[in-house]
Amino acid sequence: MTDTPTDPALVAHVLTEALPYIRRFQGKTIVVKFGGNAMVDDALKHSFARDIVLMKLVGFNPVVVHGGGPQIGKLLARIGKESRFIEGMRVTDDETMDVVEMVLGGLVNKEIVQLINGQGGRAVGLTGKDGGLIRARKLVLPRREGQSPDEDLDIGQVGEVAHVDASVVDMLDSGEFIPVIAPIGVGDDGRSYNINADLVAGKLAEVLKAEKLILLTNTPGLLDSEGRLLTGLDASRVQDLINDGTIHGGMLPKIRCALEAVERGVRSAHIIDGRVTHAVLLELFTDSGVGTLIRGSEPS
Ligand SMILES: Nc1ncnc2c1ncn2[C@@H]1O[C@H](COP(=O)(O)OP(=O)(O)O)[C@@H](O)[C@H]1O
Ligand SMILES: CC(=O)N[C@@H](CCC(=O)OP(=O)(O)O)C(=O)O
Repeated sequence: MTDTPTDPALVAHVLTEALPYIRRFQGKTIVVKFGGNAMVDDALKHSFARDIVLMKLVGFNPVVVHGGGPQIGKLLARIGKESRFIEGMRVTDDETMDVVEMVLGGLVNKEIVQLINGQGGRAVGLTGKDGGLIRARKLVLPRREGQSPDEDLDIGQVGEVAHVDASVVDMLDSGEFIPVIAPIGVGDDGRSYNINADLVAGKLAEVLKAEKLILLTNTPGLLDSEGRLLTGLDASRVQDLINDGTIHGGMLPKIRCALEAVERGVRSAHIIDGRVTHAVLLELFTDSGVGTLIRGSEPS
C-alpha cells in the first residue's frame, strides 16, 4: 500500500485500461502458485493477498496453491536436519514428512488464509487430503544418463499427483470463497505424500481448465546462462536448456509443469517475479505481461 497522492485522471485511465482484461477473465479460473521463495517480506505478502482479493471481487476465480520450501528448511534446521534435494525434489523421510505437513498444512497455509481474509477476502485453507482433493502416488525419479545402477533413486515420501477430485474447489469457487491449497496428497496406502507445489499447481490448472497458471518465484522468470529473461518458449527449446544445465534445481519442476499444463489445455503459463509488488496484477492487466510466458496452442 502507498500513501502517495494519486492523480485522479491517472486512476481513471488505469481503471479503463483494465476493463478489457476484467471482461476477458470474468468467470475464468486462474491458478496462482505462491512459491516459498516469493514470500519474502510482509509488504509483498500483503500485496499478493490484495491482488487475489481484487481478482475475486471483479469476478475471476483465483485458486491459490502455495509452496514453503524455505520455511520447511528452516524448521528442519532447527531440529538439526539438513535439507537435501534431487532434481528440485526434497528427499523426504518419515520425520521430514511430519515437518512438511506441519509447515505447509499448518503455518504457511494458515498465514496465507489470514492474509487474504485480512484484505476482505474469504479464503479457505485445504491440503490435498481435504475433500479427497489430491490422490498421490510415490514419485520414482528416472535414472539419468551416466548414473550408476547402484545409486538410490528412492527419495522417500515424495509424491506425484495421481488423481485430482476438484469438486471441493469447484464448490468453494462458485461461492465467495478462495481456495488456498497446500501441496500434500494422500496415497492408496493412506499415507501423506510431499508433492512439489509446482506439480500440484500445474495439475490443478489442467483439471480446473484454468485460463492461466501463474507461478510466482524469486527470479524475474526463466533466465538464460547470461541472466537474460527468456520468454515465448516451446517444448524443444526448453529441453535444450535442461540438457545444457541452464534450467536446474527448483526451476526444473516449474518449467516442466508449465509446459505440461499448456500442452493439456491451459491457455498460458507464466513464471513471474513474486518479489515485485502486485506482480499478479501486472501480469493480468498489462498487454506485455511480466516474466516468462509459455503459451499453449490456440483452440481450433
Ligand atoms: N534458468 C533458470 N532461470 C531462473 N532460475 C533458475 C534457473 N535454473 C535454476 N533456477 C533456480 O530456480 C529457483 C526457483 O525455484 P525454487 O527455489 O524452487 O523457488 P520457489 O520456492 O518459488 O518454487 C531460482 O531461485 C533459481 O535459483
Ligand atoms: C517434493 C518437494 O520438494 N516438495 C516441496 C513442497 C514445498 C514446495 O514445493 O515449496 P516451494 O514452492 O517453495 O519450492 C518441499 O518439500 O520443499
